[in-house]
Amino acid sequence: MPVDAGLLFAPNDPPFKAHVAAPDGSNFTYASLHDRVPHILTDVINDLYAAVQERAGPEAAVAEGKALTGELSRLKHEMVTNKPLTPLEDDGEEDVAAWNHWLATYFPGATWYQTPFLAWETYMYRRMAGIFRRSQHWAAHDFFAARKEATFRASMAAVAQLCARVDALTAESAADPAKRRVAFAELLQASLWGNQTDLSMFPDLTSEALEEMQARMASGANGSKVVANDTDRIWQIAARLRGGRIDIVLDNSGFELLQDVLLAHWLVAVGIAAKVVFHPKRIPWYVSDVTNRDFHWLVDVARDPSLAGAPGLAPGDEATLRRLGACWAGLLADGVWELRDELFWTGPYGFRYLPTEGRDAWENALVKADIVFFKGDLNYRKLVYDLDWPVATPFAEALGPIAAPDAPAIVALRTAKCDTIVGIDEARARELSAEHKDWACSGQYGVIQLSPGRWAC
Ligand SMILES: O=P(O)(O)OC[C@H]1O[C@](O)(CO)[C@@H](O)[C@@H]1O
Repeated sequence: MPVDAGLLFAPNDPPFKAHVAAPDGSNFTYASLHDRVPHILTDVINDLYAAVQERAGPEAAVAEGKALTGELSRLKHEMVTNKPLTPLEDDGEEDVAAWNHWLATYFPGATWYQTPFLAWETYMYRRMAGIFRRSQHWAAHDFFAARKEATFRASMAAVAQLCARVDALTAESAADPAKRRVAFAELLQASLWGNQTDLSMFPDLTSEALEEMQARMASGANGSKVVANDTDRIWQIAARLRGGRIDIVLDNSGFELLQDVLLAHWLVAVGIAAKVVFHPKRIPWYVSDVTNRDFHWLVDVARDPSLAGAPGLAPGDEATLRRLGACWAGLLADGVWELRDELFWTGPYGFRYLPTEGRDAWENALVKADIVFFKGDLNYRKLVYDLDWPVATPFAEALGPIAAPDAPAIVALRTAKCDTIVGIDEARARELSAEHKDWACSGQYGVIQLSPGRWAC
């Protein structure tokens, strides 16, 4: 697909302002850099310290774990004392050169507080991963795994109920095609609101909060919080598919992943999709993002809930969960579901650079899809390059080259946790600001937005 050069721009020279920490401390970027993200790093250091204490030999592993806490502390020090971003050290991953090229070309010598939010935050997670990957004994350690699994374990009762609900919905939709549109809308909303369960923004998510969220979803109370909603247009595309291909660029593991898996389950069961490709992250990312391991863990736990060490479930719900888990394992084994964790997703570039910097993800995967779902806040920020767009900018316009007329349909399902947002009518945006000053950062509002690509007419 030829890329219209006019739609690309140098990463350090965007057409609208990028979010940089305000010197007077007044914006969310500053709060993230000053408080929220250092706090995340502190949690990782403490968790690693605890893991080192628990680790029974070899001694070299214990000593190395202690050294890693030192490296992580140095990273935190660089951040809080506003040092320049330094090149990544070689950790054997293929993306190190791309990261360092990007840093040297676009942000040479820039300090943390001078660098755009999207840039320093992704860089921080990549640096953290490198610290572990370069070690001998901790290279495969997912420093967020314990938090991800504990949150899911605590919500097993809600998980089983949700599975039973979608199982019933699937049976109805299979028996009566007229019910599919409503079911699709419900599943999109569930996948959207699942995005509230993000541990980088809400580190102390309780099972009560999850159950409350689920109740709000079930009662339809969240409908008015979807401030841009292209569900009908998306359905018009999905309804035309018979055995199509759907890709899902994943976000958070646990409860959100479950909603995405249930959406994929339904799409296959009713024959809309013959193939679903999931795109998780290759390294631990933004605390709760899905890795390959998290995906398989969820399927394994569905097949055998005792693996999660969860409290007892209602027998009927547990049976449904086991049956669905076995079905998902079969779909993976048969290649109907596939996982592709391309490195581009944890690289420095926004998604408008997919055709030029992320060919493996774009040419070898996404362009083959009929519809690509992008989940969550960070993916949205990367879709629109986290710029201060006029709020009414059409979604497709903000996407740039990946909204081309021969591109797949692109759908964003995102609860807004950060200022950047497009595709909102100006009058509506004013109303929202009056209703809730920080509406765009609160995680309480969502968007379901479409760029139709080759389905435009
Ligand atoms: O899991 P999500 O939806 O991508 O949210 C994570 C995002 O939200 C934030 O926590 C706040 O914007 C960012 O750190 C990150 O972009």
